Amino acid sequence: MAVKVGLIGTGTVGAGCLDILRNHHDDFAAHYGVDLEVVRVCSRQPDVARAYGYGDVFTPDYREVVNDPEVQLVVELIGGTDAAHDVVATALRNGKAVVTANKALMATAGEELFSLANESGVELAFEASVGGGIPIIGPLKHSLTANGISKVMGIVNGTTNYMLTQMDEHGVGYDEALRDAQQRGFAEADPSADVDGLDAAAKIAILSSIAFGSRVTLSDVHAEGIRNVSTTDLEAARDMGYCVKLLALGARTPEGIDVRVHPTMLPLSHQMAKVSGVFNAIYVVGDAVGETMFFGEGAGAGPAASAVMGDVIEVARHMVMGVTSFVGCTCTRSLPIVPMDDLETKYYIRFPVADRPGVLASMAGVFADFGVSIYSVVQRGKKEAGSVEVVYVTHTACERDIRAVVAQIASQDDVLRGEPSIIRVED
Ligand SMILES: NC(=O)c1ccc[n+]([C@@H]2O[C@H](COP(=O)([O-])OP(=O)(O)OC[C@H]3O[C@@H](n4cnc5c(N)ncnc54)[C@H](O)[C@@H]3O)[C@@H](O)[C@H]2O)c1
Ligand SMILES: N[C@@H](CCO)C(=O)O
Ligand code: NA
Repeated sequence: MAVKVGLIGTGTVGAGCLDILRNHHDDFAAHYGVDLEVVRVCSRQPDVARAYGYGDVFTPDYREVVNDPEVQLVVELIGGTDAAHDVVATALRNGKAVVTANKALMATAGEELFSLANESGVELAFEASVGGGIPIIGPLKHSLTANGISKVMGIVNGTTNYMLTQMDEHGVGYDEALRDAQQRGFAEADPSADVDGLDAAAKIAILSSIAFGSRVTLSDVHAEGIRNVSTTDLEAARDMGYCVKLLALGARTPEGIDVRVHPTMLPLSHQMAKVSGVFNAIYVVGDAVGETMFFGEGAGAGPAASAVMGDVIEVARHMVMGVTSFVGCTCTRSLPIVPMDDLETKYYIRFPVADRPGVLASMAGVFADFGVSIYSVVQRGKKEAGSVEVVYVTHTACERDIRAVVAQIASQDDVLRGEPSIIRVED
């Protein structure tokens, strides 16, 4: 049976979907009884639609797709939260099922969009929004539902994982690693969503909402990126048996949901430490299943389109069967977000400081004043005349106290020679 699809966006992911359709359309019909018929294509590039043979059904105006009575299923692949919000909300209001890859939209307007889907009795699917081609939304909503999930931990941004891997393995600095990532097409010309941790924050908001059954939005996530991570940090970490990853973490604690994105030191023996380059991985701990890990390519035309088209086939199959059986919103709890200040963990702190007598002693005094116990302190190589890097690792301490220590040291006359780097340690 034919299911009529309107595709909005023919960039990297949209074109990837058209490739998959060209290669596998007949398999979908044979195996799942789903004859996907693309009846409208919209983007700002008519040439792409023409190249795939959809010139006749092309429109540059998405309203002509979401308001077309013939379209049953809208695939939103334009990104962002402005036009994309109008696309998804209008399509749902008009009784059309929606498949999207848009993490920014789902992490900010998920609740509203699920309500619209429920009101219209249609499905809203978004597997590609986290981990690209890696199945993770599906497993959390289906195969792992028998569990109480205590922790979700992801390397969910390929650009920054590639950069950190280059910095770690080849000793290149942040700027060179970024240029390399941009030249290879991983990082955008404006890389801030990746390097400042916002892309990962949207993804962990989505995963935490599903894992813990309580709505987490982008603004709930404390996000720090990798701009301040230096090769000195990576070398120091390695010497201690750790690597540094931009981790997105969500954990269920007695106080609520602890959700954050920041550079994190992980023991080299941890499974996630082996995830390098542009690869992504998501590690999930459930009370029945124990530890599980999902690994693969988080970005790119093929991986992202794989997840989008998997959703399209599933939703279309339900339409053919005449059912609405997708697991919709599961946020039935209303758990508080644990304030970042209350976090208790171990910390690595690197201070670029003046190389003169008394500096170390005065810094040690500040740690003592705030009750922070030091596990180790190492002075690493002379970077430039008159300045050294001093690296502390603490025992478990409270974020609030660590911030106070750093602020107090920064306020001392003529001590700091650059921005301190704080990396939380996950054992
Ligand atoms: N690229 C990836 O690897 C990847 C992976 C996972 C998820 N995603 C998500 O998929 C979505 C699409 O990403 P992409 O990389 O394909 O983007 P892209 O920039 O390559 O393509 C965007 C497409 O949308 C069209 N478009 C933009 N605004 C429009 C408007 N107002 N009206 C009509 N068309 C419009 C553009 O013409 C283009 O065809 C985003 O939400 C992104 O976060 C991307
Ligand atoms: N910019 C993302 C890909 C899209 O989710 C990344 O580097 O992983
Ligand atoms: Na996915």
